[in-house]
Amino acid sequence: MDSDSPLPLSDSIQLPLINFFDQSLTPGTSKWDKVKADVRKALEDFGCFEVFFDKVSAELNKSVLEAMKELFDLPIQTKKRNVSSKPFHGYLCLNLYESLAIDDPNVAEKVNDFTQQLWPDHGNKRIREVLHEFSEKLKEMDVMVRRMILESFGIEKYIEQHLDSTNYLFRMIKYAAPSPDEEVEETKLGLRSHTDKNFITILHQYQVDGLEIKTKDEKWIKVKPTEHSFIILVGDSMCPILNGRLSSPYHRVLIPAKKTRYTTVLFSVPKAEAIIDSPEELIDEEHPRVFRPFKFSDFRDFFNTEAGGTAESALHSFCAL
Ligand SMILES: O=C(O)CCC(=O)C(=O)O
Ligand SMILES: [Fe+2]
Repeated sequence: MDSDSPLPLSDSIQLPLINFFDQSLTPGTSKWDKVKADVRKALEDFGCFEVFFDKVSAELNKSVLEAMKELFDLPIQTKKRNVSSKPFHGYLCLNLYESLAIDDPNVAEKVNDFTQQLWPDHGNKRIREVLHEFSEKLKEMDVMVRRMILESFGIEKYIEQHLDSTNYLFRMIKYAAPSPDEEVEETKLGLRSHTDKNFITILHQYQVDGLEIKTKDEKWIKVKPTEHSFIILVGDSMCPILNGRLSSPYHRVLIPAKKTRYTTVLFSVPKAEAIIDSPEELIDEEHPRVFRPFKFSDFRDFFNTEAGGTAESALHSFCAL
């Protein structure tokens, strides 16, 4: 795991901001190709970017925040009923960090299972519908981004197979305010520096900033998305698919004093049995193979070990050639 030792903090660098006005964004159009080129450039430079996506309305964002507050206000014993058969896919709580998770939130019955775990008598229809609608919209964004990535590297013929190899995980996170009653103005580490292990991450923070991204030249930049934008990040599993042409950015969360921070995250995650490999189109003399092929569950098992959890890069320790 990368350290959280002090690095220069740059206020002058900003993440690229890309408009995904969905009505006019259809594959094959010139608009699509322009946005695709911007996405590729942003991902090559930073491994992430900020995006405006007009399909998620301000009202839907507000309903999700209200749903989250209601969920986190439940008694801890209730929240602990949010369990999953997959490792680290249920309720988590560590210091200031607390999170609830839904497997495959794009499937209505799965969201139903989640709300039934918490409210066995009535299943909370309102919250179930809000979370399902939100996840479906984020899934559309994820599919657009991955289609653009594969097209821009000339491997679009694998898109259906690639999308079929994916599950989704939706996580709602609460970072409790550091020193809520004290006078001290101290930020606290909410989430240590890490790279995500999945394909693509779509993150939304509600009003309180805190996300920081490490640039290639080792500077932390504070991300300040608007109320209506999302942050898209490349995860480790995308890197071998592109034979190392993109890298997953290190990121962390610092929570400002006296402020409770809420975020939502949609992860597109390879299915356990998915084989992560570089297609032959991206391997040649100039671009020799960077990673050996692997089964995603083997990588997942590795990063859940002590060695994987403490490695500078679990991906490189696991499969770099
Ligand atoms: O809450 C955030 O802003 C970041 C969350 C994150 O990086 C993660 O869950 O992997
Ligand atoms: Fe992350």
